[in-house]
Amino acid sequence: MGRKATRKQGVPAPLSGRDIEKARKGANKGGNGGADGKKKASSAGADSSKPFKADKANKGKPAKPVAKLVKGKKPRVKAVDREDEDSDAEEALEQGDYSDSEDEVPAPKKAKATKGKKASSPGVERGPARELVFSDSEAEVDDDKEERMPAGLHAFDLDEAPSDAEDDEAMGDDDFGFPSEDDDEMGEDDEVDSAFASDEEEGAAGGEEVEMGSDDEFNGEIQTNLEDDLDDEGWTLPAVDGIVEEHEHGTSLREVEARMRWLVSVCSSKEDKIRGVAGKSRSDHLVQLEHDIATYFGYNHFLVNKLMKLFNADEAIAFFESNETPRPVTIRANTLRTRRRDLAQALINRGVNLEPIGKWSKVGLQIFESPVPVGATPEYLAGHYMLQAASSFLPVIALAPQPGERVLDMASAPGGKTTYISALLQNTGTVFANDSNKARTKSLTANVHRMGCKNVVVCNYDAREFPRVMGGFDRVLLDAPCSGTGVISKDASVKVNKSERDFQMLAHLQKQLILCALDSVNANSATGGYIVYSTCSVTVDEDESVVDYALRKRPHCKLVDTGLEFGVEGYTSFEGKHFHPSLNLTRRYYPHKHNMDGFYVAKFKVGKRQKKKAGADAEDDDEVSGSAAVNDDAMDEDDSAPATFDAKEDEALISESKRKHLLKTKGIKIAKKDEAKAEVDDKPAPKSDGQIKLPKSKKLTEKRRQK
Ligand SMILES: C[S@@+](CC[C@H](N)C(=O)[O-])C[C@H]1O[C@@H](n2cnc3c(N)ncnc32)[C@H](O)[C@@H]1O
Repeated sequence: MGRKATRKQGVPAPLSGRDIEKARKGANKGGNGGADGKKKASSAGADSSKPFKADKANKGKPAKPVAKLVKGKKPRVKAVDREDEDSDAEEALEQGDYSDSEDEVPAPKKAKATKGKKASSPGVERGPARELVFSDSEAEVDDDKEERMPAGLHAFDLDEAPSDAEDDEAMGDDDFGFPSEDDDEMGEDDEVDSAFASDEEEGAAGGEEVEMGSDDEFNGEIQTNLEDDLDDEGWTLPAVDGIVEEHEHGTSLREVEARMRWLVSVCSSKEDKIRGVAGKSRSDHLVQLEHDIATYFGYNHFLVNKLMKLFNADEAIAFFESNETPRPVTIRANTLRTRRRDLAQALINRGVNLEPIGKWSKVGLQIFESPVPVGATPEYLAGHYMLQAASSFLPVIALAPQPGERVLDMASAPGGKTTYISALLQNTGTVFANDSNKARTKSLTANVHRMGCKNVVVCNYDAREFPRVMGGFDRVLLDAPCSGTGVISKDASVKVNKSERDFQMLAHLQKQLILCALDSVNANSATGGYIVYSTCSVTVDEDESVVDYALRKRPHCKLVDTGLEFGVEGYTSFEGKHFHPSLNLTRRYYPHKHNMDGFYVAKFKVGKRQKKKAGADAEDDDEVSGSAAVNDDAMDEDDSAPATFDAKEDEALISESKRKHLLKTKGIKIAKKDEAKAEVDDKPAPKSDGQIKLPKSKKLTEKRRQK
């Protein structure tokens, strides 16, 4: 216990030209990687199926930032000293601070300011986890060879039944195809190698671009030539002057970078009259800055423009830089199988260098170095932990499921959050883990099994079918499909493959889904009545706008405190749009501030719905055609009545499912239980403790309606 971390990243540093090319290749290689919902492991990240390669030369020192490039000058770089920050956690580990209770979420400390000149990452709030080089992954299962999964819902104590083609069609695999933050697959060896390349290799390959100061420079105060870089002479604004293709006409990335940094200093100046190119306004300089960021970091201009609106100039550059650095590798101890202390000890015995993730989580561990593949240790295979991004803990902590509750995880594959919910429920109650992408439910199912979750039912519906499929949940998690602008360090393809249309379509889908989520909650739940909405995107369109829309459409629902004590407050107004003031209860997370993936979390309490006045709302709901109407319709049924569960109907479904499974896997034909089916169709089954509505069985629904 108490081993010192040897590979800690410094604050994200600018890329070398070589890295930029690499990132570009990654982005291009990614192509529409996000589009099928099966994106590859990060170009920047590492592969948890491989051992860490520790950087021996750097042992005990803060990681070296990549040198900053200035015309014809040897780069001298300043590093933020994070040693002090680390000491707390190291001490905690040494003292065996592995308590398992989950309730404390203290505010993070601010990063210690470095003496001397300004660091490139402004206002770095202390993230819950310290940095290291590795990528996280939850889906350890190969999704390529699709095993048929039953459409709709099936419980794990059953043999899994294959679905027939008809089911597939009916349910649809409507995966909007945007990357998820937990969606990584293993592999990508070359990228792993590059992520762990030793300093010597970097230096050799990078030439003068990565020319570093001597090691001594990193032991003490490191000087920067920032001021030298930022003199105003000789700069032009080619993008503003209409020379947009300058890069192709001989301007090197190095020059672009130098100008970009100069522009940051010009644009972030608080003075009324900015310095800079004579006769040009601040917005001219901003235009050039956007161009240079797009060129230097390899983004499309549309996305840079969108993201720049979130930040001032120097914070923007910190954000874009942090997207070039992988986030820390973190794991979550599975309290259904072990305790964090025991897990930590077992991994330490295997030579893994780790620490508690931070005081805000009692189940998270951060891994700094490992001689064994973290995604293939006996402990991993035995389900003692989940490889899970730190940000991915947050929505579940906010959801705060209570033992015995019925919880819906609307978009759940590959199951990082589902299995956490299951653990917090202590294997009591039920988690309905839904995902519209059948292929992805395979890795979800595998994770559920591996983690020993016995209270999970996997479903394969378009989540917009809820609450028709089933309603009356105590809590609902909507970890929505999104553009992935918070996880660019894992999926560089986002830099170039998102258009305005994508953002519009996503926001539309998210608005539909959030209304379905709200409508699926039992407002009378004795213990709950909450939904959590989260995305791994930082755009306001996908976050505050969606939440604000939901508040307008469902006035009986209100935002409540997430219970997460760190994170930036959500916007209450943005770009001239005003949101409900309670949007400040929502939380934003940024890679450059919290050293975790960009993320957004909002928590709603669902109140009792007022009976709708005839004609009211209908017009508004057209904005998200389809779903809202569907839900209003569903809500016309008495939503205040607790949902019920039709056991008889289940029985028929279960035996049909078993019959199909035997036929497919063992070739054993069993006659259909027509009688059982007929019974379900003809006789209203007695209510028990839940309710299932099957979209296909209109007859059945009719009967229930009449009843
Ligand atoms: C952000 S990921 C979910 C990650 C998951 N919550 C976890 O923690 O592992 C979004 C998921 O939404 C699914 N999805 C996309 N559109 C959907 C829809 N209409 N209904 C249900 N799921 C959908 C995708 O297949 C994807 O698995």
